[in-house]
Amino acid sequence: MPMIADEAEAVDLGLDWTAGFSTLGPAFFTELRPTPLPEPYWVGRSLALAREIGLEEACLESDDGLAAFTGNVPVAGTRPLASVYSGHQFGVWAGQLGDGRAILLGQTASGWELQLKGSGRTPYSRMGDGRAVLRSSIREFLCSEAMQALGIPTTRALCVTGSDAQVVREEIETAAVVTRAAPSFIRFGHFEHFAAANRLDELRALADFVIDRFYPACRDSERFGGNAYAAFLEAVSERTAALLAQWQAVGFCHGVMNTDNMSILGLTIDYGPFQFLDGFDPRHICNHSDTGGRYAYNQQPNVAYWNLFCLAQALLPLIGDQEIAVAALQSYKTVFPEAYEARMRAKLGLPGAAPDDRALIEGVLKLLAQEKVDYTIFWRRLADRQAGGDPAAVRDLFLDRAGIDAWLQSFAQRHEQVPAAQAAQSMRGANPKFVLRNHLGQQAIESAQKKDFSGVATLLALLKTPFEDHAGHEAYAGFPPDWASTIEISCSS
Ligand SMILES: Nc1ncnc2c1ncn2[C@@H]1O[C@H](COP(=O)(O)OP(=O)(O)OP(=O)(O)O)[C@@H](O)[C@H]1O
Ligand SMILES: [Mg+2]
Repeated sequence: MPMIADEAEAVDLGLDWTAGFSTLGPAFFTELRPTPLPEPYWVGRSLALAREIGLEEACLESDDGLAAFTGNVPVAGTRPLASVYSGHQFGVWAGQLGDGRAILLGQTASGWELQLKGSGRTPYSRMGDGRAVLRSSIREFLCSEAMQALGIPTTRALCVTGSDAQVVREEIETAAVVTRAAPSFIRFGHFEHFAAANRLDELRALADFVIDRFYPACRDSERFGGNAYAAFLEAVSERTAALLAQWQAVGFCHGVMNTDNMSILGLTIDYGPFQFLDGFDPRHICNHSDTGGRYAYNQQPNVAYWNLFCLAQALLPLIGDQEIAVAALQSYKTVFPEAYEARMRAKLGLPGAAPDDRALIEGVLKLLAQEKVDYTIFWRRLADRQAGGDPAAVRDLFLDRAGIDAWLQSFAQRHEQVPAAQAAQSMRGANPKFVLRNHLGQQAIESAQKKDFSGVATLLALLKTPFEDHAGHEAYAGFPPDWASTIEISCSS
């Protein structure tokens, strides 16, 4: 186990800490210290998040901050811990898991939990080394902050620090630590853990903790005869449905939607083998370890529902009635399509709903899928066209000119009632120009591996304002190069 550092060397980050997850008691976690890494250096920093957390920007420049966010010195006022959870992985019960390489520093008084991912072994590491590699840490850092800028609920990332310490994966790589932030890192798997062991006191304590802090309205809800746990399950289902609608609309593939990677707050969590679609292929599988395609892009909404069903089973002893538990899941089936359609209408620049909108959406997706047209580029060109840009730019993306012309005509008809300037503006705010494509991340990673971190900073700046034009950075908004399709993203991280 990690050495116990002397409290006297603790670094004060200037944050007020408060007891949060730790109030649940030792059944839920193990207290421990991160394991230091030799000679750390800064790789990436999100000043935007530092400001939100109330952290002095100087902490992201100082040696003390560097040591603290690598896990090399204790942070004054914190009692770090790793939590225990279980989960279903690839549809199969995996038994006990837990934070095998993420250590929770604590919770700030302003409500942010800070966690160091890759900061050493814990009692839940199983065969793992407790480390994360630079490659996957840069991807997680950039995508967390990109998703937030896209308006998609997510865990956040404050910084990445690296070290030349070697980590063995398929190849020898180097270690890094991502400091993540979220109101809570509790997953469906935390509930499954206590339910599977029939530890109902802990299960209830966990549910009460989450309801009181994050879903207080469930206490007063009259839904399900005033059953607060059923109301909670319904609220989680609806947040998850809203999240999935956003993933599908932006073309985000998560890659490992195991129940231990499902946030109880409806946040995107665990950026492993994720990918933003390049060409639109509904059956796209981004995770090379997912040979069966369980987590293919078009499967995600169903998998989320399957995962919610696991959560419902875990909460059943608290809900007390199977029929009520099943009823509490039902709104997923209406909220998801409604939320998805609303997102797609926003991409189409349509302020209100009309009966033919579904056909308009399905029509364009069919055309995009037919020729695997680049998803992000299509939508941005459509927005630019609406703003008076080159009308040929959209057409040129398709070989089936007659097909796209017919669709553009029905699109134009639908827009007859919508003021053009308003539509153009809202479309440019709903269709990002910049997303974290695999090849962009890969280029930043390869530079960072040579100790040039400017690529990480440039990408972060673009991804933080993804709807702006950023003249001079067109290359980051272009088609992926041929080699992009050869990048293999797997669970190895
Ligand atoms: N290198 C590692 N060392 C120790 N445990 C690991 C390692 N990689 C993964 N794990 C553990 O294996 C389980 C599944 O891993 P998964 O890839 O879903 O999560 P993760 O990427 O480590 O973290 P998170 O879900 O917190 O983002 C988790 O319990 C995780 O902590
Ligand atoms: Mg995980």
